[in-house]
Amino acid sequence: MSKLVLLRHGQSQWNLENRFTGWVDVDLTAEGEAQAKRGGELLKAAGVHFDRAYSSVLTRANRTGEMALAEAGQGDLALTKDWRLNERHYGGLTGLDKAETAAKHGDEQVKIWRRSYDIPPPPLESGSEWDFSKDARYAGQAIPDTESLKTTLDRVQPYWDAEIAPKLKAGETVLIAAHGNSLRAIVKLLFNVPDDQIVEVEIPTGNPLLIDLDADLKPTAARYLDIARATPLPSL
Ligand SMILES: O=C(O)[C@@H](CO)OP(=O)(O)O
Repeated sequence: MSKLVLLRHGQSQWNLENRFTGWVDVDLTAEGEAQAKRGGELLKAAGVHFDRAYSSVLTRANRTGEMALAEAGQGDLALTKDWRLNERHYGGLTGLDKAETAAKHGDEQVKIWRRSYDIPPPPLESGSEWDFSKDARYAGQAIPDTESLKTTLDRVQPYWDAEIAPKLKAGETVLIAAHGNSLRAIVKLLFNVPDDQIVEVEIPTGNPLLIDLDADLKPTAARYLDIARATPLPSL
């Protein structure tokens, strides 16, 4: 038996501005910071003690993890960071206003780009202001120029299998402070959610999802710690 907490970062500046974010390193809003702290308070109240904590290489997830751990009295636990826990890369939509994009391309097309399982947005053009290939965080890595949820899962899963799953199998309690779509990919993997049903999983910002796992890492129980902000979970 082991415990896993999935924590989506608190509200970011571009969540607030309704812009496609992906890999752009925007910070938390004041509301996002408050959500991260509240997440930590709830973890403390639930008596969760972490052995290990993971995050992406993006500030909004790192700060959420750090603030939640500090609030939970575990500020001494350092985050292990890896780009494979990053948000899904939003390709050519990166930086655009979601409502303006829907007005231009239609709601249906934008829904396909946002929530279809395996249809990625158009790729990011090379030389775009959002080109991440020169970013030192991705040096030496073959990084994508767009991602669907499926290809996001394709890069999350090797990291999960090699790094995170062995710790859980050893009985450790693990925090993953990450993003809407990298965490959705992990939920799909753990709960074996069919491709056409994962669209229904919408993880709230800053609300810790506590999952009990058996020896095969099959979920035996799952609940959001902030019940008032909970969203539907896949069946066990
Ligand atoms: O903009 C993004 O990167 C993501 C997460 O905030 O948005 P979406 O809800 O479309 O997955």
